[in-house]
Amino acid sequence: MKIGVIGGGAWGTALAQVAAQGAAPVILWAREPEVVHSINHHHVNELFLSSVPLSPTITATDDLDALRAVDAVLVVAPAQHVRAVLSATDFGSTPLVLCAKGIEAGTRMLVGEVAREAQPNAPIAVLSGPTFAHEVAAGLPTAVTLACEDAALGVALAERLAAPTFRTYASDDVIGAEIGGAVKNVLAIGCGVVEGARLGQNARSALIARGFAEMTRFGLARGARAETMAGLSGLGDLVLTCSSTSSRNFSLGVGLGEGRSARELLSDRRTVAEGAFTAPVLRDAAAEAGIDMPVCEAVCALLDGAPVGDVIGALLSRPLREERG
Ligand SMILES: NC(=O)C1=CN([C@@H]2O[C@H](COP(=O)(O)OP(=O)(O)OC[C@H]3O[C@@H](n4cnc5c(N)ncnc54)[C@H](O)[C@@H]3O)[C@@H](O)[C@H]2O)C=CC1
Ligand SMILES: O=C(CO)COP(=O)(O)O
Repeated sequence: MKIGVIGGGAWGTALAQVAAQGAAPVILWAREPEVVHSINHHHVNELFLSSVPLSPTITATDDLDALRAVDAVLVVAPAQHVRAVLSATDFGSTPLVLCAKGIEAGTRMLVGEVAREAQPNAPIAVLSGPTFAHEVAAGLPTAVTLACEDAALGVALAERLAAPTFRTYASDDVIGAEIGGAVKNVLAIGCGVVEGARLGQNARSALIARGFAEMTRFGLARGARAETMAGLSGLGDLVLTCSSTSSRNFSLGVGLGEGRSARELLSDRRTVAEGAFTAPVLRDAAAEAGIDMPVCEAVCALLDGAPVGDVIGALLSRPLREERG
């Protein structure tokens, strides 16, 4: 199975490296000419993942049509750009493995829904889990969920993308895998705020647990399974991203917690913090569906510039309730 990758950011590059194990040829589309040049001439992605030498069997291109000849395409553009890249060419019935974590602004669609609209004939799978790109590219042990409604295709993709240090767990819960990845980015911003404002480890754990309850409520309302929310692509990724400044979302939250503005923190950055885009979309989708998501609402308020003390005070002064659900 020849693999193509859309997106030459850190995660697209790391996944290309995984797919190139055993000297398999991989073709990667990158938007930036300097990324294409750097991969083809120096076997490294200087701009987004300079820490790891890449397999010489990875070829970069600026021509999306070059990916029409592969057997499966990993879609690793940021969530807000997936529609544009998938609308630029016709992938026919080539399976698309969606690796971005977010919800599209405006439409409130998950990436899978966007992909089905842009490429109606392509079977869809989702790859998600606790996966810092630099660790995966360095060959450190990692496990992911590979969700696909077509069980046979899911197993084939899971086997093709598995590597000695990259374990893939097949699932048929596409929506659950997507929701975990999208929601955890928002919660990671909140945990970063706790860190930046020095609110302590107890507060961070409370936020992870209550945030997980929100993620699960939202997921179940959209048809996800509880076991998926508690698995690699849900709780697993939530714990990772809420614990480390290797996370761009957590780091954004640290800056907010230190009193800097989202505008300042997000200006001029080349790398993506998906949670900043997903947070208001998630808040609105939850409100429309009558799903209580106070932590996500708090993150939105912080991104909008509300003082940390006020937002935390409002969260803590909510009426006491049972923990259940
Ligand atoms: N970096 C990581 O450790 C992981 C990232 N992801 C997800 O992968 C997705 C991509 O993130 P990264 O590879 O980390 O990106 P990155 O932050 O390393 O690089 C930014 C990416 O955005 C692309 N981009 C910027 N403007 C664009 C536009 N107008 N159209 C198309 N692409 C554009 C750039 O070409 C580049 O590929 C995100 O949804 C992220 O949540 C998932 C798992 C791990
Ligand atoms: O999704 C990720 C790890 O699983 C990467 O998290 P950040 O986008 O916050 O860096």
